[in-house]
Amino acid sequence: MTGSQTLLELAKKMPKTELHLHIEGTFEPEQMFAIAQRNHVALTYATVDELKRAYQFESLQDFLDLYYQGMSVLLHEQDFYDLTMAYLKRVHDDNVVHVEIFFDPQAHLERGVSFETQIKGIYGALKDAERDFGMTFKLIMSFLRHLEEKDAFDTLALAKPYLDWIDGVGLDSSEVGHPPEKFVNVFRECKSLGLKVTAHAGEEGPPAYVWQAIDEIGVDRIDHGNRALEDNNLIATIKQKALTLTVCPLSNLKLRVVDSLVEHPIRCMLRLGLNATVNSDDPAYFGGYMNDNYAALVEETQLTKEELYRLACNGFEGSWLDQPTKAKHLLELKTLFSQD
Ligand SMILES: Nc1ncnc2[nH]cnc12
Ligand SMILES: [Zn+2]
Repeated sequence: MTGSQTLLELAKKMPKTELHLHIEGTFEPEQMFAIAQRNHVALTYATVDELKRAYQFESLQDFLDLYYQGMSVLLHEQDFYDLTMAYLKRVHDDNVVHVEIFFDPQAHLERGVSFETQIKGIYGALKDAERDFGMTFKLIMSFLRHLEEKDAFDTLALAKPYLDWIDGVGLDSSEVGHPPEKFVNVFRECKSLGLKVTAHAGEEGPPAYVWQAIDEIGVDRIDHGNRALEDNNLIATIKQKALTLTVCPLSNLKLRVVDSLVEHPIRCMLRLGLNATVNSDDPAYFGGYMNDNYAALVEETQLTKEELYRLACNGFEGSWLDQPTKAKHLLELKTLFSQD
């Protein structure tokens, strides 16, 4: 067995987290066609292959156009349950033991699908996976940043009966032109309700957006954060605050945030002492789930065993799990890595 195969095996079998995952981005074409058929909804593409061929993106917006189109077949609680359960089964096989998943309520509300329908389906699957696989979870409601802050407030009002099921709020969709400062008031209210806060920042947007996420929104972590590396003061601040970055290697490649994985900044982030983690973002669209992301890093970036260990630890440390559960998983990782 070569060194790289050993590392690959270790990456596959180690217990891991997923902290940056859009449940609507796990919609595999085969499942999309099956649900479209049972709901009598027509898709723009005639076949699974035709749809898959369209998965060539020049930018985030290019992807988002297809992402919103794809999810339009989700109508009933069972659809949201099936989508979520398929993802949870898939990553259980990758030894993911804890997930923190986003859903985009506004993208379904605008199609007439109630908040209740969405969250009951998603939460039901999460609870079943907890019972059947022992998987732990957090649920994050994400606001669409291309809409107005008032829409986010309206969505928060709909979420209020379900706050026991929701652990945090996020900010996603088209980044450039929609800075975090646009949502300062709604995030302030979310915090006052005891919700955790995260935001996509620095995926395509400039370092100024990452500053705003930290200084004006007061995020608990940062989703992506790639472009933070352009600003040394920002790097120092992220480090000093020990903020976790939920980095998504295959997503960055597919959306042309990087030209190749060889030049992906994740190892640089670790060298700088930043708490980078590995995540899949929208795996059905970007060519890989958790183990595929780790495998791509092992194969293409000369990742070391120490770096692999650090990434896995960062996932648990940056999660919103309680301290004793974090400590339990960190000990498992320590034992596994010291044996191998
Ligand atoms: N990578 C991403 N960036 C911003 N919004 C998203 N929504 C789903 N995936 C996203
Ligand atoms: Zn994302």
